[in-house]
Order: sequence, then structure tokens, then C-alpha cells
Amino acid sequence: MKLFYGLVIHSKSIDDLCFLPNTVLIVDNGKIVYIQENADVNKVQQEHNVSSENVVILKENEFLMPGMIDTHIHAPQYVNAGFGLDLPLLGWLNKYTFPTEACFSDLKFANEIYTRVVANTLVNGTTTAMYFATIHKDSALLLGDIAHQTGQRAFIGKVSMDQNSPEYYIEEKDSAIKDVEEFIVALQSKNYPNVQPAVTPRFAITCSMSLMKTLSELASKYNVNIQTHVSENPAECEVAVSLHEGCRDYVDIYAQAKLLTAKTILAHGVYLSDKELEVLHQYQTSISHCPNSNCSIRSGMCDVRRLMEKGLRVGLGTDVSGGFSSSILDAMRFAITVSNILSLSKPEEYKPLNFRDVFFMATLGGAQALGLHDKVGNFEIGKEFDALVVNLAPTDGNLEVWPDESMENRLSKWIHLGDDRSISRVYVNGVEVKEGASNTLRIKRLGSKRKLSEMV
Ligand SMILES: Nc1nc2[nH]cnc2c(=O)[nH]1
Ligand SMILES: [Zn+2]
Repeated sequence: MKLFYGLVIHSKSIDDLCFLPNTVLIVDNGKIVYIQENADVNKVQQEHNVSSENVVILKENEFLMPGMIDTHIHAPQYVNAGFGLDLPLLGWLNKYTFPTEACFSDLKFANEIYTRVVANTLVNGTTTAMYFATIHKDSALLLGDIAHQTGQRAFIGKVSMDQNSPEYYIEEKDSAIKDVEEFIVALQSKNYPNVQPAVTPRFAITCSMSLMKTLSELASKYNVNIQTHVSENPAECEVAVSLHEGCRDYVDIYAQAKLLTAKTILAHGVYLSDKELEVLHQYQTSISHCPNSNCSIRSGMCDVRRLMEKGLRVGLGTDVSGGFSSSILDAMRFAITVSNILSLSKPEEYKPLNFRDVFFMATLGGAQALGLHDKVGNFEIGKEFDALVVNLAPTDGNLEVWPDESMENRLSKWIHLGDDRSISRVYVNGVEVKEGASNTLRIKRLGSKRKLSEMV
């Protein structure tokens, strides 16, 4: 049992951001069992029989918030984060992405990179990640092992692609199906409490209709989440629709493949028509908004306010390495900036996203988009305790606050100026995981680094 006392911040909905001062929150067996604002901490501690070594009193400049959720990240592309941003999507995939992903047939290389990406995202406050791995079954399973061992909540997608891909990085349809089924069975049979497989057709250009239909059957047979990309870039949209005869638009391709479910998340959705949004709403399919990626590989600017007003659930994604940063704080800022820019050409009454909106999207909104909102996303009794202790006065960095600043302004400052140095503790399912992840990264950085080419 663990008792936390101090300022708690979480969202109950996009319009209901709560600041709860002097709050006691008790966690037992990973779950939240008690939460009371303006509580008498000593009294509650005694009543619940919590020993003093299990009491965490937050400091003046600290607050507790739900862990952040990255609804779309490519773990193998972590190696490429920050370069190769000179080409738009289709050229970028061929020149930079596919060659890198092909290296993950090598388990030693996969182990090096996957250990780092899991540790790095945890240190940056990502308590849940929806990962694309590569087409390689064994290294995707390894990513699952690493997430489990390091303590991150994760969905792991072994990527499927059977057409329009380079010969060194493509699957035959039959072996693609066999490998996905074996991957799902193997990962599920490990019984990791917080790591689940996800069916992951790469996107409509690299997947045949027949492959996608079978993947949808597998998703339903094993009751797993589905993830793919949609409507990210104008050239991509054109090619996708031209490849799948008889499909009205991009969303119709996935509708005909029966991939649209309440457990499906589609990355991007920059160019979706009203009709497509209506269809996604009917299927309760959600969207991962990846604004850094959309800017960095110049895909376009997604008006997520419009998507949310149409009733879609929208989470944030880093989309490393289309996006160059693996931090959800960065995704929050990019989401605000894209929305601000879009608002310049909108009517005056258009409301760009603000820090409250993106805080919601990074936490409860992401949980809703992944269908995890009964488990995580905010602090409700019965939910699992995925949380960050944020320190607004780190010893270094650009973040500075003053004692008489409002809680709202302090949160806004953190969202705009914070980084991993201001995240002092990270909990997943009640277990503190930041220290272990930081040590892993430190050891990896101190050790002499091998050349990438020597690792493969
Ligand atoms: N951003 C992005 N879009 C994709 N569409 C298909 N594959 C990818 C990918 O790896 N990254
Ligand atoms: Zn992506």
C-alpha cells in the first residue's frame, strides 16, 4: 500500500480539468483505492494503516498527474529520430524507414534499440505506448519482453505488409498470416499483465485486401486491438484508393476489410472527408493525432478539433521517426501550434486547442482512444495507478515557476517548457519505474557506443 499527499491534477473529460489541492490518494496492489481532496493526511494514514515508509508527501513545487499515453510510435524508427526529414512520406519510407526496419531481423540489434526506446519513453513520462514493431515476429516478441521487464504498459504490433514494398522487406501473404497468429498466441501466452499484441497492417498501400481481411478475422478471434495509418499525405491517399478497386475512399478500404472496430486506432487522418468521419464514428474507431510527424515530413495539418466535434476519440502520438521527438510533451506542444496555425484561416469563433485540451488528449483522451479508459487515464477508484510526479522546480532546464503563480499557469508552463528533468517519478500499475529506466539509459550512454553498422 502507498499513500500520496499533495496537489493532484487530472481530467474527468476534455471540459473538466481538475486541480485537487491537499489530496490523499491511496494505491493498493496497483489500484487506486482512495482519493480525497483537502484531506487530513495523518488521520487518513492512520485509518488505512499505512506505514510511514509508504507515504509520499509531495513538495511545494510538485504535483501528481496521470501517466501519458503515446497512441502511435514506431519502436524501430527510434534509431532514425531526428534525421531524414527531407522527403515526404512515400519517398521517406523507401529511403530511410524500410532499410532501418529491415535490420530488426537481427535480435541483437533489436535488443539494443528496443531497450533504449522503452527506457527513453518511460523516462519522458510515457506510461502506455502503442508500438509498431517490424515484420519480424521474434523481435516484436522481444519488444514485448522488454516493455514487460522495464515496466511499461504497451501494445505491440508485429507489422504486416505483403505488397508494394522493397524485396528485402516484404512478406508473402500466407507466411504473413501465419506469423501474426503465432505472434499473438505467443505474446498472449506469456500472460504479461500490461503488454498485449495488436494487429498491425502497415497501411492500405502495402497490404492486399485479402491480407487485411484475414487480419481482421484474427483480431476478432483473439479479441485484440488493431492499428494502422490512414489519410496522412495527399500522394498516399491517391495511391491507396487507386490500388483498391471498388473502394469509395480511404476509410472505405478499411471498412471493406472489416478493420474498423471500437478497438481500432488509425494514425493521422489529416485528409478525411465528412463522410469518412461519419463512418469512423459509426464504428467507434479512433484517431491518433501525430502533429510533429505531420509537420516534419510535411504531410499536412490535421484539424483535430473538427474530428472531436464529429464525436471521434482522439489521442496523441509521437509517430517516431516521422515525428522527431519521442516525448508526449512535445506532441502536446505541436498539437497546440498546429491548431493555432489552422485557426488563422478559420472564423473568429474557432477555438484552437489549449493546454487543457492537450493535457486531456495526452492522458484520458489517449486512454479512450485505445479503449483503456476503464483502466487508466485519470485517478478514479478502481483504476490502475499509472502516474507521474512532476517537479516544477528542477535544478536545470528552462522551467521556472514562482510561489504566487496560479495552478493553471504552472501546469501551462510545464506543458510548454517541461522535459524529462521535471518528471521525478513514473509509476505504472503502482510500480515505480523511472529509476530503473534512467539507469538503463545511463549505463547505455556511458558504455562505449558501438557503430550501428556493427550491431547488425
Ligand atoms: N508516418 C508514417 N506513416 C506511415 N505509413 C506507412 N508506414 C508509415 C510509417 O512508418 N510512418
Ligand atoms: Zn506511423
